[in-house]
Amino acid sequence: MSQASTSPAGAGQATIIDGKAFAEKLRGGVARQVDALKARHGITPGLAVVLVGEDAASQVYVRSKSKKTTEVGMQSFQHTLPVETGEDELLDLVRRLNSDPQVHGILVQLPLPKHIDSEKVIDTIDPAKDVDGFHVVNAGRIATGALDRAMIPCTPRGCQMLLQDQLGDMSGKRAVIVGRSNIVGKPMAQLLLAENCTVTIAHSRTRDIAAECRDADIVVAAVGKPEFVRGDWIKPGATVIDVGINRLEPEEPGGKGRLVGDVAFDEAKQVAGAITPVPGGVGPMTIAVLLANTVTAACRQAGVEEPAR
Ligand SMILES: Nc1nc(=O)c2c([nH]1)NC[C@@H]1CN(c3ccc(C(=O)N[C@@H](CCC(=O)O)C(=O)O)cc3)C=[N+]21
Repeated sequence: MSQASTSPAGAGQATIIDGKAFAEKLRGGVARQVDALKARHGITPGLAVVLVGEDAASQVYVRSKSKKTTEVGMQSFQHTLPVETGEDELLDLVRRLNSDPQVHGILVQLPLPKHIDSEKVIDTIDPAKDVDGFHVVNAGRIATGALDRAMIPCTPRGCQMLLQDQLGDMSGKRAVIVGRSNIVGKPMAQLLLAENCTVTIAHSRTRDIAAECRDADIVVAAVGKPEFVRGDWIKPGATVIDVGINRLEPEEPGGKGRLVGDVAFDEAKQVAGAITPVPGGVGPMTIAVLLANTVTAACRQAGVEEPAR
């Protein structure tokens, strides 16, 4: 059974999946892999993070990524560009990072300012250094089942790991993903398909999202709407993964600047078998997988055996 979760507190109380603890373990493993790469091959994996603009939340998030990168013994290169940076200038930076041998992974923080075409930027990143797994080459590899040669998007991969830990074999389970984004919903569907789930992607035009969810053994909520998935949408005993990170405004009812997911947690935990909290669920997993992807990228670029994932 899962170590990274607390036991049910009583009848009608779901297991709370401890993503923070799971991510810490994962980062511990990454740190050992980094040590081994340094000792055996003289390679220090390096991650470059590019931030355009001075959005406060993005800066906090980028700083925490950089701190965790150095904590596991990797090099962190941070590039903060002014909000008025032109597309050409950003593309030039990406090309320089592509050819920098010290940089094994590149992450360009999204969303980008409106005057920059983010698709063009992502597709300029060398697919081998695309640790977000957003490049069309990586999306294509995931879609064709060539998962062992792809970079897998961090958030879906983190969700898959929590589900594997919680459920073991997922063959034949019904999974409903709420949300169809390129960065979470679509790759999540591919990963659950690879787990032999029966996968449904629900979205804004789905006729009856609640009914779709009620049939599901696994619900992954990734719509970016606070508390969108209600408790009575959940089948008793189902596993609920909440990808949403929504900061409520202090003036909203019950707001107080509180962080909430895409699931009405207090309702859903009465019904679900297991559920991820926000914060402390999927978010920390995203960062841990990002670091793991950077080690994988460094190994592939150096032509040395990569750690099993
Ligand atoms: N190219 C790109 N790749 C990304 O992966 C990416 C991005 N752009 N843009 C922004 C989003 C957001 N994101 C988060 C990851 C972890 C937490 C996280 O660890 N959250 C903590 C708490 C955070 C808090 O307290 O504010 C938690 O959920 O427990 C949050 C947000 C990655 N993103």
